[in-house]
Amino acid sequence: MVDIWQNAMDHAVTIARRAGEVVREALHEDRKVMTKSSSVDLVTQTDQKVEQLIIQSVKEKFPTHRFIGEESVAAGEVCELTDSPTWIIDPIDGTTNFVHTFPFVAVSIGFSVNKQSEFGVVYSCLEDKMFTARRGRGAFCNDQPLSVSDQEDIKQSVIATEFGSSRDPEAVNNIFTSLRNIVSLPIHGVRGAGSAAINLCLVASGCVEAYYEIGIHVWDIAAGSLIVTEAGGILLDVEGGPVDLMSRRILAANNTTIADRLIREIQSFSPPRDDEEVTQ
Ligand SMILES: Nc1ncnc2c1ncn2[C@@H]1O[C@H](CO)[C@@H](O)[C@H]1OP(=O)(O)O
Ligand SMILES: [Mg+2]
Ligand SMILES: [Mg+2]
Repeated sequence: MVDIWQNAMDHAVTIARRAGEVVREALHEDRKVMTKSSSVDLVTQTDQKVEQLIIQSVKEKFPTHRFIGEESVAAGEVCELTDSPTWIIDPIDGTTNFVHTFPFVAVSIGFSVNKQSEFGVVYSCLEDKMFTARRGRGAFCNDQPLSVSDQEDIKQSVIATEFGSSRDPEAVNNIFTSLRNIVSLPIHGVRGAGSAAINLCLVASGCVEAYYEIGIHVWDIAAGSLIVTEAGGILLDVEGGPVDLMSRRILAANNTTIADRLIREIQSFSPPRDDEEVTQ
C-alpha cells in the first residue's frame, strides 16, 4: 500500500541529519547563550539557525504544510495544532546540554495530520542515533527495531525525569515531592538525559521503564511520544487520564502496571497550556 507521508518522513530524516551536523559543528565554536522564560531557559543562535534551516527546507518541498517550532513560538508565532499537516519542531532539544557539551542533544521533528501523529524523528546527534517511528509501522533506532522493557515490578525499574526549567519554589517543591516518593518505593534509580526527546527514546529502547515530566512543551514530545507507542509503550497524563500533548504534562511507560504505580506517587500541577492563547 502506498504511504502518502513516506516522502515527508524521508525528508524529515534527511533534514534532521543535516541539522545534527550543524549542531555538532557548533559545539567547536563559541556558543553565545541567551535566555527565554527564565534565567535557566537557554537558547543559542544555533537553535534559531537550525529551526530556520528545517522550516525553509520543508517549505520548499511541502509549501502547504504548517509548523509549530520552539523558536518561532518564542518569537511570537501562535502554537496552534489544526487538522492541516503540521511539522512540530524542536531544533535543539537539550540546549542546556548543548551549552555545557553534555553529550545528549537531539533534533526532534514530529508530524501530525488531523491532530494525529503520523511520524516522529529524533536524531541524537552526538551519539549519532537516528530514532524513527511511522504510525502503525513500529519504531527504530538506526533501522533496528525498538521495544519497551517488559518489567512489571516498579522496584526493579529505572525511571527518567527532569528538574525542568522552572525555579518557581512551588513547582520545585512538587517536583521534589514526586521524586522523593518514587525514589523511596524504592526503585533501582532515577535518570535524566536532559532532553525530553531522548528520555522518550530511552523508554522506547527499554533502557528505562518510564519517563514523566511536568513543564515540557509540545515540541519536546511530539516526535518521541510516537516512538514510545510504536515501540509498544503507553502515554498517559500524569494523573492517569488520556495524554494531551499541549498540556505540558506527560507520562510515558512500558506498561500500565508501571504507569499506574507512578501516577500514585506523582504530585501533579498544571503549568499554562501551550495552546492557551489559542483556546481562550
Ligand atoms: N534548564 C533546563 N533544564 C532542563 N531542561 C530544560 C531547561 N530549560 C529548558 N528545558 C527543556 O525542557 C525539556 C525537558 O526538561 C528539555 O528537553 C529542554 O528542552 P530545550 O532544550 O529544547 O529547551
Ligand atoms: Mg526541547
Ligand atoms: Mg529546544
